[in-house]
Amino acid sequence: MSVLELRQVHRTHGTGATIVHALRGIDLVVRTGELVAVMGPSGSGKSTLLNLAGGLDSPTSGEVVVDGTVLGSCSRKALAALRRRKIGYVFQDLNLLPSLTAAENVALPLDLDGVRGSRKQALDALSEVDLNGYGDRFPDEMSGGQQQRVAIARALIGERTLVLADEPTGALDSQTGEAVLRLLRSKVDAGAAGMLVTHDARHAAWADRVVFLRDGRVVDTSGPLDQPEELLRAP
Ligand SMILES: Nc1ncnc2c1ncn2[C@@H]1O[C@H](COP(=O)(O)OP(=O)(O)OP(=O)(O)O)[C@@H](O)[C@H]1O
Repeated sequence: MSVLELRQVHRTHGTGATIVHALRGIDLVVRTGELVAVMGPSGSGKSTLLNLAGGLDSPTSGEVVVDGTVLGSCSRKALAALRRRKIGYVFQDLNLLPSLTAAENVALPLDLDGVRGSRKQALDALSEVDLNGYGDRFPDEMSGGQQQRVAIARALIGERTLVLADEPTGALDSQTGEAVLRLLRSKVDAGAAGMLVTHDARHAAWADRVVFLRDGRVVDTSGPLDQPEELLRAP
C-alpha cells in the first residue's frame, strides 16, 4: 500500500532573478514496509523533499499524499493532527523542547492526543534507544548523541505509518548510529514506510531503494544498494 506519494512536486523559493528551484517535478511513491534512502549533493533538495513529505512545507505545485490524504487539502488543524498521529520526524536540529524531560519530550505527541499510558510507552521507547534511566533528564543534561536518541525515540513511538529521518545518525558514534538505523528498519518492517536522508552509503545500504537527487530532480534510483560508491560517483 502506498503511504507516501509525491505527484509532480515543485518547490521554488523567491521570485525573479533570485528564484531557487529546490525541487523540479518529483514523482515518488513509498509503500508500507519500504525504506527509501535519499542521497545527493548539498543543495540538491533532500531536506526540502523531507519537509514536504512531513507536511512542514507545501509544494509550489503538485501534490503530497500521506495515507490517502492530500496534505494541501487539509486544514491547519487536520494537518497538525495527521502529522502528530501518522508521521514521525527526526530533524537535523532535533527540536527537543528544553523545558521538558526526555520522557516528556518522547510522550508529547501521545499526550497531545490524550493517549493513556504515554509515560510507560515513552520509557520503553527510550530503553529501545539504550537510554534506560534517562527519562527524567532534561535535554541540556544529556550529550548531543543522547539527545539525538531521544529524538529518534519520539519519532518511532506510537502508531506512526510514515517515519522521516534527516541524517539521524549525525551526532552518534558508528555503533549507536547503526543501532538507530536498525530501529528505523524494524519500525518499517513492522508496517510503516520510511524515508531517510543520508550522505553515507553504508547507511543507505539499510534501505530497500535509493533515490538520488541532483538540482531538485531525481536523477537515479536503485534497488538494494550493491555498489553505493558507483551511485555516489554518478555524473
Ligand atoms: N527557505 C529557503 N529560501 C531560499 N532558498 C532555500 C530555502 N530552503 C532551501 N533553499 C534552497 O533550496 C535548495 C535545496 O535545499 P535543501 O536544503 O533541500 O538541500 P539539501 O540537499 O538538503 O542540502 P544539504 O545536504 O546541504 O542539507 C538549495 O539551493 C537551498 O539553498
